[in-house]
Amino acid sequence: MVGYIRILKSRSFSSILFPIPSIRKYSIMSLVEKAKKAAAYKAVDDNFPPNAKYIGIGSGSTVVYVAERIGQLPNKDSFICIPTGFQSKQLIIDNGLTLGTIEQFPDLDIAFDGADEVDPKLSLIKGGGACLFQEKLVAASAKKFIVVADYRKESNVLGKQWTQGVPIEIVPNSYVKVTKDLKQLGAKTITLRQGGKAKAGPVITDNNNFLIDADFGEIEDPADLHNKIKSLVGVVETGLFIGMASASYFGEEAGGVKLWTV
Ligand SMILES: O=C[C@H](O)[C@H](O)[C@H](O)COP(=O)(O)O
Repeated sequence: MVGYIRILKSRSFSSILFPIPSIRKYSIMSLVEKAKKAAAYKAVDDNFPPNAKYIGIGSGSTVVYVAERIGQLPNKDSFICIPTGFQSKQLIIDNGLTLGTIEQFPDLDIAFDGADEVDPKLSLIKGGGACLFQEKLVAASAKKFIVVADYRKESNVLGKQWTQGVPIEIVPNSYVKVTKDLKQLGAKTITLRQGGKAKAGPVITDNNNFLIDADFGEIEDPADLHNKIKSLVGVVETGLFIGMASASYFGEEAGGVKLWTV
C-alpha cells in the first residue's frame, strides 16, 4: 500500500506529492512484533522452571524474544540451552547463554518454539523457516513444550491460515518420487521450496536436505496425514506436530496474551 504526503508550498499553493510507501506497513509490523514479544516474554515468565538445567530453544522470529527473555534471567549461567538449528544456535550465543547439543543432553526440562499455525488441540504446522526436523527432535526430548506465536497463527483447523502447505523435509534425491506419492495422498499443490533471490535452486535445510510444501487444504485429521506422509520413502519428517505442545501463548492484536492449553 503506497501512501502520499502532500506538501503545500506557501507562495504558489501548488503541491508536491511524496510517496511514503511503508507507513502503513510499519504500523502493522510493529503490532505483530509487539504481539510476538508479549507472547514470548509471558511464556518464559510463566513456565521457566526455577531449577531447570537443559532448555530447548526453537527457531524463527518469535523465539528471538524467548532467547532475549531467557538471557535476562539472573541465573543464566546455571543452565544449558540446546538449539534447533543454525539461527537458534546464534540466538543462544548472542544472548550470552550456554550452548549444548542434543547429543550431549537428550533429556530437556522444557523447550520453547514458534509455530506457523496452531489449532485448539495444539496440533501445529511448523517449518515455515525450514527448521522442522531439529525442532521436532528437541520438542520430543523435552518434558514440556511451549509454543509462542502472534494472533495470526490461531486457527480452528490446520491448513486454513497457513495456506502454503505442510512443510516436509526429504532426502534430496527422493523429491521426484515423494512428489508423485504426495499427489496420490491428495495434495493439491506440491512445491519444492526454492531459495528465491538468496539462492538459485532449492532451499537446503540445516540437515542438508530439501523441503517440500504440500497443500492439502484444510486438514481434518492432522495425525492421520502426518502418519501417511511420514511412511513415504524419502521423507525425513513432517511439519505437523501432533500431541507435543502443552500450551500455546498468542500475542494479541489489541495487546495482551491469550493462552491455549490441553
Ligand atoms: O522452521 C521454522 C519454524 O518452524 C518456526 O518456528 C515457525 O516457522 C514460526 O516462525 P515465526 O515465529 O517466525 O512465525
